[in-house]
Amino acid sequence: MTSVARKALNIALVQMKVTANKALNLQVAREKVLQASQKGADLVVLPECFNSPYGVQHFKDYAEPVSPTPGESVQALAAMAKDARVYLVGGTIPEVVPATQKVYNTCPVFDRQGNLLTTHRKVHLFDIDVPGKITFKESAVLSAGDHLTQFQTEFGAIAVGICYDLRFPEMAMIAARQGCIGMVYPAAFNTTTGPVFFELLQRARAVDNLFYVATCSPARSEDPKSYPAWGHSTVVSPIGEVLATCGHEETTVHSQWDLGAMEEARTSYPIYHQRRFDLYPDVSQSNKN
Ligand SMILES: NC(=O)CCC(=O)C(=O)O
Repeated sequence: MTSVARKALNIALVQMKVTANKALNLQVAREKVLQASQKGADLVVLPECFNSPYGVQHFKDYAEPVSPTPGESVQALAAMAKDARVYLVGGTIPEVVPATQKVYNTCPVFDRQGNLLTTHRKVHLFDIDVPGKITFKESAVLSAGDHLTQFQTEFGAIAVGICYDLRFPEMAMIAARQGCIGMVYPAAFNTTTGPVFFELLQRARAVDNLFYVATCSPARSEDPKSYPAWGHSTVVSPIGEVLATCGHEETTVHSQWDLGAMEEARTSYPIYHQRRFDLYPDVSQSNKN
């Protein structure tokens, strides 16, 4: 009996240490993307703010354009994707739009030839206040993106969100209903919210939609003044299993998205066809007042 090879996408999450030195961050990212490709990765993901420290006080200082003239990070990412021949979800960079001077937290995505396929600007800005623990207000400096994002590969379409976007199930559900095989989130949860929510949210987005979810965080810095990244870059299967993860150290997580397993899950649990949109056609209209 001949066995048919199942179609699987090899994914690598580069949980790298991020410093205040942009050139060094770009060089480290390049080395790790090339290493991931040598280990067979088709898709490589970098962390949120991989080229600069994560913090409201840093965004403007490190911001650079994506278009019309790409800045040094976008150029470096394009070269990495091309030289490694991988799809590259280029983490995020602070992006300034020259015409408006607005700043965004932006994820550029490249194909295997180094072409910029699309960009996702963080849609839900990270504004939280957990008394005595963490206060963060991205909206003090950043503008929010105004579109949902996906890109095409030979394995299927993949959608992109950024960190806090993970908390909003509608984004992932729309991606799944539009046929995406998974969602990828460059992310930087922290030591307050990470242990409580990070894995839970990923598993929830995966089982809600019976598709793959992957996140990529920076490694935790030893500098006590810097943002305390939770790390734990993770890949979750369509039935919510953690397929691969790590701690807060610098490492690259490798895993596979097995498309046959996704189809099996969707046949076993046919929730797609069981939804009652006649009962909940537009949840935004459901407020009591
Ligand atoms: N960088 C972020 O958006 C952090 C999100 C986060 O930590 C959360 O709890 O949500």
